[in-house]
Amino acid sequence: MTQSIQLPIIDLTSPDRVSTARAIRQACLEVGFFYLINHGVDEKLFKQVLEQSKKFFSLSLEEKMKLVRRNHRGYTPLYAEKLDPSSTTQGDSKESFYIGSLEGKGVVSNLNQWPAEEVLPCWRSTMEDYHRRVLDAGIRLISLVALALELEEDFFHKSGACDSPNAFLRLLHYPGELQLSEQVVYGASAHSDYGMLTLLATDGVGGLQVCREKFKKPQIWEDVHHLSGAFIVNIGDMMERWTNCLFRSTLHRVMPTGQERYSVLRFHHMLNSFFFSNSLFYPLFRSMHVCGMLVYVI
Ligand SMILES: O=C(O)CCC(=O)C(=O)O
Ligand SMILES: [Fe+2]
Repeated sequence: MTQSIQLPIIDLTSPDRVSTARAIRQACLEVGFFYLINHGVDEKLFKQVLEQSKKFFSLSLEEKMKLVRRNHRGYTPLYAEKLDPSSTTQGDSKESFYIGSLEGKGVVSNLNQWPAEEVLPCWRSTMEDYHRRVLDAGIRLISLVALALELEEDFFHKSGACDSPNAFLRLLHYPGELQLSEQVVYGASAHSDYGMLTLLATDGVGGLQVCREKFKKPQIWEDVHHLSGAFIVNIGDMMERWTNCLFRSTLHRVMPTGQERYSVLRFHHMLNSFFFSNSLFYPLFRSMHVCGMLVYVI
């Protein structure tokens, strides 16, 4: 039987920022995942996002394919993606919709694709509202992450990392039908996220699992439970690199449960020139241990 993991809970409104940063540090060192509560994104708004997401995924395939993914934005049909390219099974059993950054320096927001207002009224405004609010929560969290790295609280802001967040909102729908074949068809096969931070919200249906030791064989997978109203936050590969593996980008996947499932992810990548051109990270690199991974030379 799969064990469950107890993730730490981080309160974004806690007045004791030093202790909160310490708790984030520990979570990022040990698991790379934590729950974020009191993040300021209204539960009602999240419910509306889920409703609108269901409406979109319930459209006919023909209608959805009008918005098929271009410039990394729009609709990806069932089985079109496989997050673990080494898996021998067919593509992942999920369909998705990607929405790129809305504003910020250098953001070309008109690349985003939207369902027509007559087809899905208020869809775009609901998604835009949610996108902005999760960005606010992410930016507040990033100050604490800076403290957790023993950097100045405004380190990422001062470095310009928050000016043009290369952030994506991804809506996911797992249809939940169990395949009759012998092979497991994953909802999302094993992967780590490639960005800086991911904020995930789900409709409460389980299936998410983490593997803390990605290089150990056999891999041990643990269930991540839903915590009502909380985001599940995880560290991505970019942050793992920046910190020379001090913070972990943990392997995770979504298993089929036989139940339909919806989730919404916001990826904070912040991949802009600041990292490559700014030497502020250099001391951080110097002070971290190297663990056999490529280290950028600045
Ligand atoms: O839907 C989920 O719970 C997680 C999906 C995921 O990890 C991803 O799309 O990167
Ligand atoms: Fe992921």
